Amino acid sequence: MNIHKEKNDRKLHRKAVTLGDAQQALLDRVHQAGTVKIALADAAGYRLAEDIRAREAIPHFRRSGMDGYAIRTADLQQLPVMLEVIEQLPCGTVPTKVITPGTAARIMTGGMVPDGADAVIMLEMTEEAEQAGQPYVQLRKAVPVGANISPIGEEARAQELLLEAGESIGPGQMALLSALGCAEVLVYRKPLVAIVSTGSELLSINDPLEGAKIRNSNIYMLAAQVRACGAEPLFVEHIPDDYPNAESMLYKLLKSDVDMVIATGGVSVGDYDIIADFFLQWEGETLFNKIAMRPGSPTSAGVWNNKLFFGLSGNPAACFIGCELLVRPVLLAIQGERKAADVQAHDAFLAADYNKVNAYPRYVRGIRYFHNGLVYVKQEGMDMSSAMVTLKDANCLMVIPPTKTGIKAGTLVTVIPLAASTL
Ligand SMILES: Nc1nc2c(c(=O)[nH]1)N[C@H]1C(S)=C(S)[C@@H](COP(=O)(O)OP(=O)(O)OC[C@H]3O[C@@H](n4cnc5c(N)ncnc54)[C@H](O)[C@@H]3O)O[C@H]1N2
Ligand code: MOO
Ligand SMILES: [Mg+2]
Repeated sequence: MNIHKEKNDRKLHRKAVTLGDAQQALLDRVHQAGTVKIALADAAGYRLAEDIRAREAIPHFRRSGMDGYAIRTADLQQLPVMLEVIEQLPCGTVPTKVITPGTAARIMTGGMVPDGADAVIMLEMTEEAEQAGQPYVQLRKAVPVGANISPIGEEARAQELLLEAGESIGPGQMALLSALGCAEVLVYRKPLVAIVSTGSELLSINDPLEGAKIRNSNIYMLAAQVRACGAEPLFVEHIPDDYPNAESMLYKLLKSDVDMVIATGGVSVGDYDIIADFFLQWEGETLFNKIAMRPGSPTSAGVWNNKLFFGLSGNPAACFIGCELLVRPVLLAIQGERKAADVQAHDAFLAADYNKVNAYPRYVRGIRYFHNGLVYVKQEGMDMSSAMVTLKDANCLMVIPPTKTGIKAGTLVTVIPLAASTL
């Protein structure tokens, strides 16, 4: 048989795997990124590589929640009452006196409540007074035991597990880590992801349009997606559709010091689809070269020397969706995320009939929104795999199962929020 024909037949006859199987095949091959100790000030956006326990209780002293007076509630049985003010307690001051019957201490929000006191009464409920040159406070209302006092350990007990490895460090984690005195934290290194475009029709973004050429947009889109997953994109030299040259460029990339290589374009059955050709004859292990999904069915991936190599479609929307559904779970897992790939998926009501007939599950760019306390999802304009203009407004992918009749408005469908979505 003619070698060219044999290669073409193999390119045409691909066995489709389910999206779930494709994701699992990738996750089975994930190696977590190395870890590095960094200053807490630089840690936002990284993922923790260590569990964090409270070194001390939070708060570690009985803390006043109000500006006012630390008192004994037993003194408030007969009202009004005058109490002698025996100490002033600004924040950061350790009391030197115990509150005994008939006495109180002036205290500020965040101050340490003195022993003997069992409540703080807010300033607005008190009147300053003086007797024989001594400061007094007059109280007219009772407060319950414990009022305006945060007990020791109210937020966290000493040794309590507060953050787990794999957790992303956001503003709340930053507050907690600094309160715990973690000046340095052990985090997963941000995976470095080489992003390479293929195709002789592509111009750089600085070039004027000419003839049948278009500007290279996928690599910039992918870089933003990769960043939204906490990884570091690396732009590398574009690969034109010239096989021998492309092959050596791809091996050079795979051998380079990156954690993963993502190529876009050239994965289908066209004469110049060089990434599909590469998967047919490379020294790596191909995990899949077709997925039962639309768009992005020719999405391919494999492993070369423990390094994952993705061949995402060239069609912009198929490339985008391939990255969301296949690259993203891997990038999260590399950074220690322990939860399942689709942990964020949830149900939403389809806002309008979906009439397209589908043989494969379809991942439709959508907008999810709240209305009367319910979550709805609607299609975001043009949905062709070649159309990129509607990607900017999508905040999720809505999953349309295979259907011969379409799906009616009001049906619950699964939606997958996009990595960069803020809703
Ligand atoms: N006979 C068949 N034709 C096609 C099939 C098929 O099964 N049989 N599959 C279709 C599907 S589905 C898809 S998706 C595309 C996949 O195309 P490729 O991954 O091979 O990508 P290219 O051929 O290189 O390009 C397709 C399209 O995308 C544009 N492109 C490519 N790279 C970029 C980039 N970096 N930035 C912007 N646009 C890019 C390219 O110019 C083409 O217009 O194949 C279908 N065909
Ligand atoms: O599956 Mo392709 O990615 O529809 O256009
Ligand atoms: Mg092609």
